[in-house]
Formats: sequence, C-alpha cells, structure tokens
Amino acid sequence: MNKEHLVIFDTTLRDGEQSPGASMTREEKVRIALMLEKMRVDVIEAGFAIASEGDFEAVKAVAAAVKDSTVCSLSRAMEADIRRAAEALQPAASGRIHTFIATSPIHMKYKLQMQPDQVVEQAVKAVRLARNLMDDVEFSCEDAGRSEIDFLCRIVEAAIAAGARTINIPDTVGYAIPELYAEQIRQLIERVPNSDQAIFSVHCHNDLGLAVANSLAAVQAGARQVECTINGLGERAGNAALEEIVMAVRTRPDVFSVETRIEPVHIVPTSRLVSTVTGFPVQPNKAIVGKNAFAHESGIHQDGVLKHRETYEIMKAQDVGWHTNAIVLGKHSGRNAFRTRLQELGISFATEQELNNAFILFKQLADKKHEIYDEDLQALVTDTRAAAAAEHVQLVAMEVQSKTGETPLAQVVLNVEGQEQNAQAEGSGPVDAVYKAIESVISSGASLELYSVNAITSGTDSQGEVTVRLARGGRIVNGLGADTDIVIASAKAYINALNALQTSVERTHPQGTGI
Ligand SMILES: CC(=O)SCCNC(=O)CCNC(=O)[C@H](O)C(C)(C)COP(=O)(O)OP(=O)(O)OC[C@H]1O[C@@H](n2cnc3c(N)ncnc32)[C@H](O)[C@@H]1OP(=O)(O)O
Ligand SMILES: CC(C)C(=O)C(=O)O
Repeated sequence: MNKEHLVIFDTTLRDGEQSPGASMTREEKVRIALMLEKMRVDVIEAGFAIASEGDFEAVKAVAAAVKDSTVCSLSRAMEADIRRAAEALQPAASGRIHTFIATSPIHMKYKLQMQPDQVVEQAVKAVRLARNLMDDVEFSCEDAGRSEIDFLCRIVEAAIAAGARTINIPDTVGYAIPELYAEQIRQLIERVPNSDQAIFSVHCHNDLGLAVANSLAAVQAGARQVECTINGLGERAGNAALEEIVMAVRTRPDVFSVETRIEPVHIVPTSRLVSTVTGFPVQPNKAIVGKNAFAHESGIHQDGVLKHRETYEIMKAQDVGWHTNAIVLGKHSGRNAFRTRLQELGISFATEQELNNAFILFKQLADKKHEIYDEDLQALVTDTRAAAAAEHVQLVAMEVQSKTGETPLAQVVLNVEGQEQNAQAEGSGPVDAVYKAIESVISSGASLELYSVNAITSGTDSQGEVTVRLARGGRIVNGLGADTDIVIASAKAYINALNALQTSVERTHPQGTGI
C-alpha cells in the first residue's frame, strides 16, 4: 500500500516550554533543535518570538542552526506578533509563521471579547499578512475542541482562502474524545470547499490522558500533521508525546495508511536531553522512553522473552535508541532469568542442586530488596559456595539491642559442630557486641586485623558487604558476608572467617584441635 506522509511538527521548544518550570535558554533550545533535526522532525516550533527578547533570539538561533527541518514561530493573530515572528525566522532555510486565534464561544466571549465575525476578520487579516512575509503559513483555531462545527467550517475556509497552507484544529484544553474528535476532523475535510488546498493538523493536550489517542483517531480521519512534544511535555498535563505517535504509526502499519520520516533511533537520546535540560524526569513506566518500557521483571515474561523476544515485546528497544532491553531480577523472577544472568556473568554451578540453593537465597534477598544487581548476585554465589563448604560454625539466630545512651547487647545462637549454643555479650557497638558473643562460645584466639563494610549497590535497601580478616599463629584468613542488615552481614563475615581458619588448620594439621 502506498503510504501518505504524516508531518511531524514538534513543539517541545514552544508548547513544551510552556510547562511551568521548563523554560530553556537559547543554547539549550539550539541543542534540542539539532537533535530533533537529526531525528528528521519535519517542523520544529522554536518559540513565540514576541514573548520576550530571549525567545526572539532563541527562535532566530534555531532558525540559523537548523537546515533540514522547517523552523516555525507562533504568533497571535496580530500584526506585531506576525512581524516579530517573520523577523526571527529570517535566517531559516525553511521558515513557517504559525498564527492563531480562539474560535470557541467561551474564548471569543470572555477572553477575546470579540464577536465571531470580528474573529474571522482578524484571522483573515493575520493569515494575509503572514503570507506576504512568508510562503509557509499555518493557522490554528484555538480551542477548536470546544468550537461549533459550522463556525469552524467558516473560519477554516476563510483562512485557506487567505493563504494558510496548514490548518490546525487544536484540542487546547484536552476535552476531546477520540471518536468525536475524529468526526470533527472528518466533517471539516468534507464540508470545507477548499480543504484540499491545506494540510489538516491536530494539536492535542493531555488533560484527560487522551492526547495520543485523539491525535491518532484524527490521523485515521484524514489529518496529515500531528503536533507533539518529546516526553509529552507541554502546558498543564502536556501534549501528545512524539515518541508514542511515531511508534504507534510505525508499529501498526496494518492500521495506519501513513508513515513519518522520523529516525526513531534518536528518540531515547533526545528524550534524555529534554529531560536533563528541563529537569523534568521521565516516569519509569512512560511508553517508549521510560526506564521500564523495555524491562521485564516477572519470571513468566522473562522466560518468554528469553525464548522468543516478541512474546512480550511489540517494539525493539534498540530501534528507539536503547542499548538493549532489560531482564531485571527481582522477587517475581524465575529460574530461567536467574540462570541466564549468572551465565552472562560467567558463573555456572556444578549441579542443579547448587543452582537451586542459590535460587532460594536469591528469592530471600529479593523479598528484602527491590532490585537485584549483578554485584548482589556475585555476593550471593559466594554465600552459596561458602555454605556448601564444610561449616563448623553456623549462625542460627541473633538479636541486637542498640539504643541511644545504652551499651549495645547482642544475643547469638550458634550451631557449633552440630550443637546449638547460646551466648550474649555487651560491646562498644552492635558489631563489637556480636563478635564478643560469638567469641564467648568459640574462643578462637584470633585477632581481628581488618573489618570493612561496603554498600554493594546504591540506595538504602542496598546490601552491605562486610570483609573481616582474622589472624592466628601466622595464619591469616578473610571472611565475607552480605546482607541488607549490616550487623547480620558482619556476623556472617566473622563466622565465615572462623570457618576458613578451621579449614586451614585442618589442611595443615589433619588432626587439628578445632577452632
Ligand atoms: C493555547 C496556547 O498555547 S496559546 C500560546 C500561549 N503562550 C503564551 O501565552 C506564551 C507567550 N505569551 C506572552 O509572552 C504574552 O502573553 C504576550 C507577549 C503574547 C502578550 O502579553 P500581553 O500583551 O501582556 O497580554 P496578556 O498576555 O496579558 O493578554 C493576552 C492578550 O492577547 C489577546 N489574545 C489572546 N490570544 C490572541 C490571539 N490569538 N490573537 C489576538 N489576540 C489574542 C487577549 O485577548 C489579551 O488581549 P487584551 O490584553 O486586549 O485583553
Ligand atoms: C496555539 C495552539 C496551537 C495551541 O498551542 C493550543 O491550542 O493548545
């Protein structure tokens, strides 16, 4: 099927900048514009030239920098705005003046305080002036979503006759519903006698979360330009997200008879740039560009993706600029994902039982921690292997009381050579108390040469990894322990070192006297 071209009009630098707190400097706008150009956006709305000296300079700088995309400036239906826009666009290889006036009864009556006839007259004058200054002129009926269809037909016909090449029908306040909005576009195209002389465009706001759905419904009804923003940035709840429009059209060629010229591989880098410049983070579950958009945490999905990616992915992460999709290990993960990740880390187990033991520890850890990182897995494997080695001493249970102004008290239950033993001790800190309690049972006679604790990953739910070095009679051993509770990690590390000390005694003196 021969596809029609869908014009992608990006207004991140104009409507996106209207998000409270998202204002951008001239240099930042140029950086983003160059990324949009690289992505092959057709039209970049760079600002509202009359808004301020800074915005005028920004539009001018973008117009000078961009060569491949059309650069556009917004202007009210007023002579001063239009002339300022034309002046800012002077350096553009291809420039567009975008002029607008509100057409809904509520806007005309209360905001503009004009009669409908006056609005039509002002729109026509504005479009004519803009056409005298520039070939490419777009006219928008602000608040078209709440405008009467007969009035819209009248003003659109007049604007096209005055020279507008693009007619934009914005749902300014995000009031539209897909079927009704599509019907509005369809009727305009059918009823306006000169509609074939213009491209119909849509510009949807997301107040009801319907901006993308409305835009796509309008495309199905004949709109051939979509105005959108990176990350859905924009006034109030934002605009239709460019990445969602582009990828919907691309992913469902069976549904859409249009195509864009966007190179989607630049989507994620551009999204990151916009987020960094504006300081607006992208929510993790945001379609296409959110951190979780191509991440799988649940075992059944991970198993499916590992067997055949398309079982749970309708797009390819790399196509939109991600390095790869992600299998995130957590409490919902299964053995297939666990084993695969360990294999990627170069870790394999001699027996299925060893893998199962590690998987049990993994699930226990995942119950305490949101996400399990590679470093966690490495520590976990060390723990599994330490457990598999001969263990003379095992930690059964422990409890530590640590209160401001009071001496910490530790109670431990150890299994020593198969026999449970209880002990308690005070210490200068909780770890000191635990170590003294352990020593009151074991009496190893070893000296503590090193104690260090590291957070394995970032975040307060990170595991602490403790390293302990013990020395006795010229023998030095290290013990490692990891846990989300660093006092437990410390106990594990100490016991691990005591066991290593005993193992080294056995190696040198097979009839050795024990710990
Ligand atoms: C839906 C949209 O996103 S529209 C774009 C919104 N973006 C912006 O407003 C950002 C840039 N705006 C600005 O910097 C300022 O509002 C300016 C420079 C445009 C105008 O500033 P001011 O002259 O101080 O006017 P102010 O903003 O207070 O009021 C807007 C005036 O424009 C009139 N107006 C609003 N839209 C239009 C229009 N499309 N065409 C003609 N006049 C309009 C209003 O009726 C009001 O007129 P009044 O002062 O005679 O009552
Ligand atoms: C000026 C127009 C295009 C607009 O931003 C809107 O109506 O939301």
